[in-house]
Amino acid sequence: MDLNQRQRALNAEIVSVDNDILKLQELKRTLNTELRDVTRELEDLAQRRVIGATTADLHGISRLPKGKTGKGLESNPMRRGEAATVDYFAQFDWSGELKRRMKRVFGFDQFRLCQEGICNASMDGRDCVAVMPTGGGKSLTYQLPALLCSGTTLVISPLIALITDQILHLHEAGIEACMLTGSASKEEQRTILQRLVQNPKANGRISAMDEEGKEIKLVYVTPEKIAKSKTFLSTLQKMANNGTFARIVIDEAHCVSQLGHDFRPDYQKLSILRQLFPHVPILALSATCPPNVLKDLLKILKMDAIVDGKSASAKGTVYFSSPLYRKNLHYKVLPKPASAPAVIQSIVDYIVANHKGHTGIVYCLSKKDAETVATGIQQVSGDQIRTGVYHADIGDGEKERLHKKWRSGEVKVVCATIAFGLGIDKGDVRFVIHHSMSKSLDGFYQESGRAGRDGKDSDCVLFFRGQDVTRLAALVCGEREGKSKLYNMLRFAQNLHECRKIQFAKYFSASSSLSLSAWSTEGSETLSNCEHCDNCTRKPDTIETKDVTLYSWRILKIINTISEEGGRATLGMLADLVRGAGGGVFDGGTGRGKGKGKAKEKKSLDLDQICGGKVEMTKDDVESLLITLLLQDYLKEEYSSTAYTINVYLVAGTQSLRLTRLSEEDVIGGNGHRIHGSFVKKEKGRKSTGTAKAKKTTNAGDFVPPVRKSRVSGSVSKDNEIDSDVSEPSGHGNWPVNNLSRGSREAMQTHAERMPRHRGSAEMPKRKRMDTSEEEGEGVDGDNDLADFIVDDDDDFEVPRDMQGQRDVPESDDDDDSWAFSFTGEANAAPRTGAIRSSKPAPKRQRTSDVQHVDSSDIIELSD
Ligand SMILES: Nc1ncnc2c1ncn2[C@@H]1O[C@H](COP(=O)(O)OP(=O)(O)OP(=O)(O)O)[C@@H](O)[C@H]1O
Repeated sequence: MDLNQRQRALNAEIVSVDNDILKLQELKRTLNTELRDVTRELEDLAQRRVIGATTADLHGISRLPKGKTGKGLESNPMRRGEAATVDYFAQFDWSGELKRRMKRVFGFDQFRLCQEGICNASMDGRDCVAVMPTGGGKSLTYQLPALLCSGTTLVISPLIALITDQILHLHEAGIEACMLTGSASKEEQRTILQRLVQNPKANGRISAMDEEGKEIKLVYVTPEKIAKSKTFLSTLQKMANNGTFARIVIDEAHCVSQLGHDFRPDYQKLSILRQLFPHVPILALSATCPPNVLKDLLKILKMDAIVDGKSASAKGTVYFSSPLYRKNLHYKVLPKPASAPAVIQSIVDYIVANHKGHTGIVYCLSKKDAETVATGIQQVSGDQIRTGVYHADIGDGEKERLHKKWRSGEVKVVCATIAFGLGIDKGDVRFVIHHSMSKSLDGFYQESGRAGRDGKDSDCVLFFRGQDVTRLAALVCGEREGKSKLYNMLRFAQNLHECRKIQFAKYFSASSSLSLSAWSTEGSETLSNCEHCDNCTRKPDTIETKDVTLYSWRILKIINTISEEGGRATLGMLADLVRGAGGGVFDGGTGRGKGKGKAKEKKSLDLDQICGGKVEMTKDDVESLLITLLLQDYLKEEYSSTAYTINVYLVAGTQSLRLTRLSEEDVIGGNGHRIHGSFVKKEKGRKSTGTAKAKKTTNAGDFVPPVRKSRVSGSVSKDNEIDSDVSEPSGHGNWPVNNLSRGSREAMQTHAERMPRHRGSAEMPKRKRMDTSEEEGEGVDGDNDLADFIVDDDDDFEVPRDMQGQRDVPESDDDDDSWAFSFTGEANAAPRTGAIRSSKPAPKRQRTSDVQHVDSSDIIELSD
């Protein structure tokens, strides 16, 4: 090397060292922040122990000033005169009647949780906010006072499905209730409005009428009615003027706040209610209402600061909350197989083994998933498990029919997006399965909480695979706090040790400042393990915790090499590349040329040279390790968006330098920072529920999920959208029935015929869409003939076999379905000196430039 070359090399090295110094400084800052957080947490803990903070303190509920009297004191003989505040759990004049009416109309002997307090505060004309768990019995808290008080209670509810359900129950109980929604005819609506203003003027707190009277006790609307109907507002005005507007109830009140996980813009317009009807009490109900949401909610609805329901001062919004822990729910995370058919098989195996004949819900991420899973479960179970499908695009008539069949038990399992279930009152749901993680732990808690509303033992099962994070990361990347919420969900799914109840408790106490006691069993203040979730009941020897520093170090070295070569890797690709699968081929940078015609170089990694060898773990375990590294900031996501897709890749994260700055000898010698990971031990020869292999043949009756090629084609399938919106009132009124008795291919074709057709990108609607790993490459097992069974979303066209990439079966160290897309059919160029070999892609495969990846599963397109 001449002197000039040496000078250039030294300069380059110094620049690289400078870069490393910058990164190390950043790392130091992160470590300092972490240290500060840990120290603060330790101090907080110590302080809490000293002070013995009460639930109320942690809730931020103000202690009440002495010497003031609440309205209820007049009617509370026990407290009249000397008490400063009202205990709404005490006895009131109306207490006897409240209980009698509860028994007579609803058939309940006892109040649950804080129901009685809420009823009392409502009867007392107070503004209230009540947070009770899903299925806790919030409806009774306004329906019972509505019966006892004169006038009409207005209930604002997010979904027509929920309203329909409530009206059905109320009519069954003989209560005069109606709804003013798009599903009622103009004539019906006019009659209802007339009846509302003709209600006899109220003349006392307790209605003179008996429950057979014709006064409308409850009228249900969606928030859109308040926002859009002047006629309705003027009717409410008349009711308020003649004293028959008894109360405003806002169900699912967290929807008011942008910080709530179900934010609904129309809910914000409810702020007008307090302006127009300052004297009508408001009752806001929710199952999840963290302090930031609560603060927002009070502000938007123009309600006063909260006061505790056990000692409420005369002024303020009376606040009630109940323990969130439901001991009849048994949580479990099961490993999700790599291929779509195997996931279906696992779900069927699980249901048949644990819930034969039971009612359940399977939550899916996209509309397409919901349909595929519904069809799959019914077919794989040989019609033993009758399924229905629910998502935002299902027509009202179909929804109505599904509702009836679901209630009657004809349909046992509803496969649905999150559009299903908000407020659906079916007590005997014995299991809720999540086919994919939710976007947040709040959402997961809410959705899984739809099991066991009757209080009986029920299962909440999450099928989890690290790769799912790719779809979800793309989905939440534009959302406020989306990533941190997703990571919390991921931490929960990945955790193989800690009791699920404790995890929920910690999460909600941190994210919501809820007292940990909100998770204690009723009647007990101690936060103990539930003793019935998967982590509590798991045999210790089924988990292996080991030092994975060397493999982590290798992964980071490999990802750095890929980045340096201008390449990118998704989680799925990386899991293959680090194991040496598919010849280690990836798309490198272009280097030469610009514009559309530029060709990406195919490069392959020499793992021995880069990091001394491959990561010798199963694909499942590597994915799990990648998630561990992601959660600890050794890796981070990098997003790349086009007009229709958001691709999520993994790159080195801030913490990565902690490892990569070490030499291989240090890592092997156990020096420096260490990383540990826990993995589920695979039992040899045991066909577990989570790893069952699906049938792959295509004989009539066997289930073959559609293998989509839409990304290659650029076509968009409407039903592949994620149901991110659970609102759409007019579209959610009712329920569908999935036609499930057909053979799989027939079903696919029929399904395909229903799909909107979009040919080519010119016709692509401006909507985002999501592809799924299961439906793409990994949805097919090794011996399946890919070309034979490709069913496009819209059956528009076939992609010639040579456009689909060859399938490389890696030298497998496990029996999973891991494989890689690569284009190594062309002879690679002779290896360069160094770790990277490159080759030009074959001309005939150039159209596959859309399919850039080793793993074709990670392209995500979202719904608008
Ligand atoms: N005091 C009670 N005793 C027995 N059962 C009750 C009582 N109160 C309510 N329930 C029953 O509990 C179930 C759930 O009630 P409800 O629908 O009001 O729950 P919720 O809190 O509104 O749930 P979600 O948040 O899912 O809408 C219903 O089947 C209801 O009949």
